[in-house]
Amino acid sequence: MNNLIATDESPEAVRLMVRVYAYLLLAGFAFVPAYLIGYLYFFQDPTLIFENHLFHIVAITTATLAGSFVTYVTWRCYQSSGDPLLRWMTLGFLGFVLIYALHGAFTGQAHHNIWLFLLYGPASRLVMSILLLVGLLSYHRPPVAADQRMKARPWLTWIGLFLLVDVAVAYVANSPIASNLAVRLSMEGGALVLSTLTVTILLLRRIRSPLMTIFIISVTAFALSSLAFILARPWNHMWWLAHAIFAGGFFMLSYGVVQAFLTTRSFSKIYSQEELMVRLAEAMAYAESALQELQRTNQELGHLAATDPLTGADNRRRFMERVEVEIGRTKRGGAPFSVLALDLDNFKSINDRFGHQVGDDILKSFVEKCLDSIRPYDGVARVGGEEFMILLPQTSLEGAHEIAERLRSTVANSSFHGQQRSTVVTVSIGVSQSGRDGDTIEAILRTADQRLYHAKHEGRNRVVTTFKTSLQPMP
Ligand SMILES: Nc1nc2c(ncn2[C@@H]2O[C@H](COP(=O)(O)OP(=O)(O)OP(=O)(O)O)[C@@H](O)[C@H]2O)c(=O)[nH]1
Repeated sequence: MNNLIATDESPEAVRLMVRVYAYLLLAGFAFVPAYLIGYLYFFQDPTLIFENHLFHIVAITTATLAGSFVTYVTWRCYQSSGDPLLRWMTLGFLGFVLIYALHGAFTGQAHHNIWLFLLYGPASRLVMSILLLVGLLSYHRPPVAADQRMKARPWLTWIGLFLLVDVAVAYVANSPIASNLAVRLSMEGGALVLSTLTVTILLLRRIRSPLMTIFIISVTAFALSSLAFILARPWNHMWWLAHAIFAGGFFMLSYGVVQAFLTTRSFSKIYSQEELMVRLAEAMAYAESALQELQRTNQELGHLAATDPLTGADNRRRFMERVEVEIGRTKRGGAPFSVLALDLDNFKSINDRFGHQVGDDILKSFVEKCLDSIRPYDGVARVGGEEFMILLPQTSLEGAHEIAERLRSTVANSSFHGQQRSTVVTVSIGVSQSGRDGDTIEAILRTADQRLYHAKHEGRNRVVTTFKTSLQPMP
């Protein structure tokens, strides 16, 4: 099981270096747009432009459609998990789509009313950066209650607010302050500052889950796209690059949303691989201990199912199974085995004289004496009220007779104590041997029973083997 979970045997220094390298890779990846911005800023003529309205409209329409779809998927995730971050992300995407769409719609106004064309871009990015920041601040808060998630009113209110922003932007674009650089810069700069703040908080809070790593990289892209927009002029390469950087961040974040949708539907409850490995190791350790417990319980149940509850001796079923095993062994050329059939004498009168409880105690003591007289791999079974059987593997009839005689004598010479009174107990025993007395379980047990009956008939307290009796005086 340990092979599945790699226990870390690498030195701490190596682990540290690998971690640092992983962080450098992520940072290097997150800052790819920065290299491109730097390249264009230092090596490209900023007056070079690519003004293609159709291309712009197609690009913004694609972004709007993709954004609408991502908004819907994010909303579904939120409805399912109630993760507060997803609520704010849904609103962020929704606000972005409802405002940014007009940036595409007014492409044709680029030469008539440049601000109506331009201002929807920074406004959409500002709104989205505000909502993502608020979302981050709600990270790891408890899920929103199911009935709250379903309410349509808050969503409609937000849609109304976004449409108000659309109207406000149109108003500003048509007002004299529209051409003031501060208007555009305050929105784009605001988006840059808020996105940078979001990334800083994420890093300071050391949030490391896989989806939040995607979140960090995406918001870094949003911040860098705002920077590129600030450095750009409409239609120049920096301006197009700014669009592309934003689109890259957006698509990456939507990839995170898709991953959430396909797994836990939550951004917060996606674990890093390290966390997953720890959780998996814990779950496997738990499963292993549960399995051991189950095996123990099964063994106990198996033992109980094969045991007589009063005396602890095997029961008849278990005894038969063991005799079958011995028959198999003798058939494969093993030494013969013998069987003793035992019955306590006049047990009814013991019960009558001393009571049933004393009778029970005597039965238990009798089994203990049997166990003391036989080898560990021999077996004692209770097959009736005061009837027992003993299996003696690899034992001839003569050897079995000796053991039976020893046991009979031990029992007859012992005092059985019950309720402070002692009594003498005797036992009659019939002996049979596999091969000599038959090859089947029925034949061998029947012969032992017949000899036991014979022992009773002959006067009890005796061992009968091959119908020769070893007579003992009655006590
Ligand atoms: N105390 C007690 N007595 C039991 C138990 N099972 C059976 N007995 C009793 O064992 C007695 C068996 O009586 P019988 O079959 O007449 O045989 P016996 O009195 O031993 O006489 P012989 O076998 O002919 O020597 C009955 O009185 C049963 O009630 C038990 O679990 N506990």
